[in-house]
Amino acid sequence: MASIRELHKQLINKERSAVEITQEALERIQALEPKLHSFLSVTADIALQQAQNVDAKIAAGDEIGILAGIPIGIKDNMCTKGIRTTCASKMLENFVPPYESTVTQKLLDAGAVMVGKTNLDEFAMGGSTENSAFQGTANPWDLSRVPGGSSGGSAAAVAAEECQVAIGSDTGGSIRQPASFCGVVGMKPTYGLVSRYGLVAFASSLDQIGPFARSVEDAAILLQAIAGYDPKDSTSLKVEIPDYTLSLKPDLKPRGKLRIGIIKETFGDGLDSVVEQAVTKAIDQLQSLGAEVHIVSCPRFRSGVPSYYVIAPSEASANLARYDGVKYGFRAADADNLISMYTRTRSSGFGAEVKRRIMIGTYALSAGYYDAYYLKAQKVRTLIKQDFEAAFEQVDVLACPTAPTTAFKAGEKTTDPLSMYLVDLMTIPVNLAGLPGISVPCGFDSDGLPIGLQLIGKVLREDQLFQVAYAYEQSTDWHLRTPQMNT
Ligand SMILES: NC(=O)C[C@H](N)C(=O)O
Repeated sequence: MASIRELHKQLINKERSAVEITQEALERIQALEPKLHSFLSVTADIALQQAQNVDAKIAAGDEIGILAGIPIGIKDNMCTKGIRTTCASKMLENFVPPYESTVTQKLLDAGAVMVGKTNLDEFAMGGSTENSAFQGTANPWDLSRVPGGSSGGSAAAVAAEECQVAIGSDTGGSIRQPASFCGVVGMKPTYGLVSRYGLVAFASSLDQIGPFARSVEDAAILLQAIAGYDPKDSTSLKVEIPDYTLSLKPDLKPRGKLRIGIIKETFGDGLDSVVEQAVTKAIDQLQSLGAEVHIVSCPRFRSGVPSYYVIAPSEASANLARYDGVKYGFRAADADNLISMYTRTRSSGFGAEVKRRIMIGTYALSAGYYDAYYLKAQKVRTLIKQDFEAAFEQVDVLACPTAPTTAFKAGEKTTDPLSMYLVDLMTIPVNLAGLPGISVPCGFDSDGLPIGLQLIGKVLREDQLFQVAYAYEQSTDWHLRTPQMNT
C-alpha cells in the first residue's frame, strides 16, 4: 500500500502518471461499489481531467505539490461547484452548488484528484450511515456491518482503498468513530482550524472538517493542506499552521517529557471488554515508547451525550429552517397554499432522524423550556470544557477508546435512536470543548473488526496528537492489515 509520499515520488520520477493512479482508483471503485456503496456520486470525468492537468504540469517540468494527483473522496455535505451535493437527503437530491467550499477549493488548488462524493447519514445525523436517504454503506471488514457514521462513506472508501484519503466532518464523532470502525486514521481538528465555508451546516458550534487516511503521515499531510484562516468563516482561527510532518518521530523521547492521561470515566459501564483490553495495551505501548502515563478524571465526561443531544438538535433546528421548498432544494408537489407547501415539503423531504432532531431542537429552544434545556445544556458544556482544562494542567495528551464497541450489524440500532446516540459517548465531549482528537487503529476483536484508540489534545496541539499517534502506529502493525475485499 503506497503512501502519499511514495505516490508523489512515483509521479515526479515519472514511474506512474496521475491518470494511471486515478484510473486504478476508478477501477477499484467500479469493482467494489456494488458491495460497498461508499460513494453517492463518482466523478470519473472530472477526476481524469484533474489528473491530466497534473500530468501536463509534470511533463512541462513544473513543480507539483505533495497532494497533486492523489485520489481523494469528499463527504457529500461539502459544496462542490457544479457537482451535486446531496447531504444524503432527498431535500438536496438535485442540488448543484453554485460555489466551492473552502476545503475543496484548497484541495483543487493543491492538485488533488476528487474521485467522488461519499455517503453519509442524512445531514450528518447518525452514527452508522444508515440514515442516508439513498443507500447504506457496508463495512469493508465485514459487509454485514456498518462503517460507523456519519462519515461512513469516507471511512469505508479509504479502508477499501477506493481512494488514498478522504475528507469528513465531525460534529460529535463523525470522523473518529467511523475511522475506528473501519480501521483507519481519522482526525477532528480544533474547532476553527479548518474553514467551514461551504460545509452544509448541521450544528455550527460543533461542526469541524478533518482528514481520513490509512496512515498518520497521510492524515498529517491532508490536514496541512486544508487548515488555515479563512475570512469567509467567522469562527476561523487566525493562527500560523505548523509543519505537522515535523512531529512524526518514531518514539516519544526524551523519556517522561510527554505526559499522557487516561480518562478514568471512559472505562467501565458500557465499554466492551475487548475494546478496553486493546486500548489498555496501546497505552502500555505508549509508555514503553517514552510517555509518562497518569490516570486523570473528567468527572462530567458522561454528561456529554445528554448535553450534546440538546445543543446539536437546537442548532440543527435553526440551520435546517432554510429548507422550505422556496429558496432551493426539494419542493413537494400539489400544495394548495403556502403553509401546506412548507409542511408537505419538510414532511416528505426529511428522513425520520432529521425530523426527530428538528422537533427536539425546536422544543428545547421554545419559550418556557429554553432555560430548562438549552441553557442548562450550555452550562454542562462549560463544565465539561473546564474538566478538560483541569486535566490538561496535569498532562499533555488524553487517551481513551474512540468508541465503546466495534462495528455493529446493519439494522441493529435503527429502531432505537438512544442506543445509536451512545456510540458517540467517547467522542462527543471533545466537540463540546472544541478540542482536537484523533482515532488510530489499535487492534482487532475476535471477529476481525478494528478497534480505535482516541487521543485528545489541547487547543491547536494537533502536532502533539500526530506525534503520539505516529510513534504508536510505527511500533505496531495494525495499520498494515487490510480488509479482504474480493474484487
Ligand atoms: N454528526 C456526528 O458527528 C455524529 C453524531 N452521531 C450525530 O449524529 O450527531
